[in-house]
Amino acid sequence: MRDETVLLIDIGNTNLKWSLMKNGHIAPISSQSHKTISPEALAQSCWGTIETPDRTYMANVAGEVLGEGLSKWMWATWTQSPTILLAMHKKLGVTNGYRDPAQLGVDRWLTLLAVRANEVGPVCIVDCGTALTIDLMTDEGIHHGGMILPGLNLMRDSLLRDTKIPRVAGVEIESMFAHDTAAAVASAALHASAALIERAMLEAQSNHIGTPKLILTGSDAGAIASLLRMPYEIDSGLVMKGLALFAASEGQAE
Ligand SMILES: Nc1ncnc2c1ncn2[C@@H]1O[C@H](COP(=O)(O)OP(=O)(O)OP(=O)(O)O)[C@@H](O)[C@H]1O
Ligand SMILES: CC(C)(CO)[C@@H](O)C(=O)NCCC(=O)O
Ligand SMILES: [K+]
Repeated sequence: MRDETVLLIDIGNTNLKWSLMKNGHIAPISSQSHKTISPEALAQSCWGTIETPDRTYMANVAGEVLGEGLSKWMWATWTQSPTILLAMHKKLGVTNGYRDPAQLGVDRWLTLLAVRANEVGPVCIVDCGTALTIDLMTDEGIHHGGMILPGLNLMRDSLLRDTKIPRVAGVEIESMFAHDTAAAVASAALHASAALIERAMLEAQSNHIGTPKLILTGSDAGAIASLLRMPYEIDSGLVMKGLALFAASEGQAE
């Protein structure tokens, strides 16, 4: 096998996550907010000191301005352009359930590819990031469709925007029914997320998909999962795993 370095980039709505893959092994994931920094400064801060990668794969749901800014920096610095990934109709045993396959967020698509590589049965994949997405996939690798809900912070932010409720950081909830404002807001966001996941699992059964294996990813996965009244697994970095799989599949084709 060639000793090549592949740069994998997962740009979510809040954070840019990246890792270097060498000989099929992914290094620990680095994460940095892209909210208050120019694309050029962000690229310099993330990759200013790394060796020039052989290939770069970028999955970006945060918009073209950021993606193009990062690509421009790569061209100026490495005379190289990244491969920009989009969701496809079919790949690596997964069939996209969207009428327009490219409309499905590429991060969601990559979680489907990552899970399909390890699971043969039906799965329910929940990505708990800026948004919370729930996607169902049958035992044949057919994406049954999905749902998009605001993530925990967005639920709270929308409430605080249009009410006089004050912002409180680092809230712990003790019970579903809370005894102060901050806990009441936090409890509702957590339980709304958990309840929707449980409902998705019930719906899968009534749609004759079977009992899917429930897999959570994203930085709020632990907080939401702790409220679930059913078995689950947490697999952090599913999007990055999907990126690695995709990059490896292209490497073999060369
Ligand atoms: N630096 C940060 N500033 C504010 N919120 C953050 C930050 N990092 C993570 N979060 C919160 O953590 C959750 C998302 O983290 P995660 O790293 O899974 O995804 P993300 O890149 O923020 O979003 P996406 O879902 O678009 O990938 C959200 O609730 C988000 O608001
Ligand atoms: C839903 C999010 C924001 C989750 O990160 C992202 O996957 C996205 O922007 N998707 C495009 C819309 C869709 O997936 O239907
Ligand atoms: K994500």
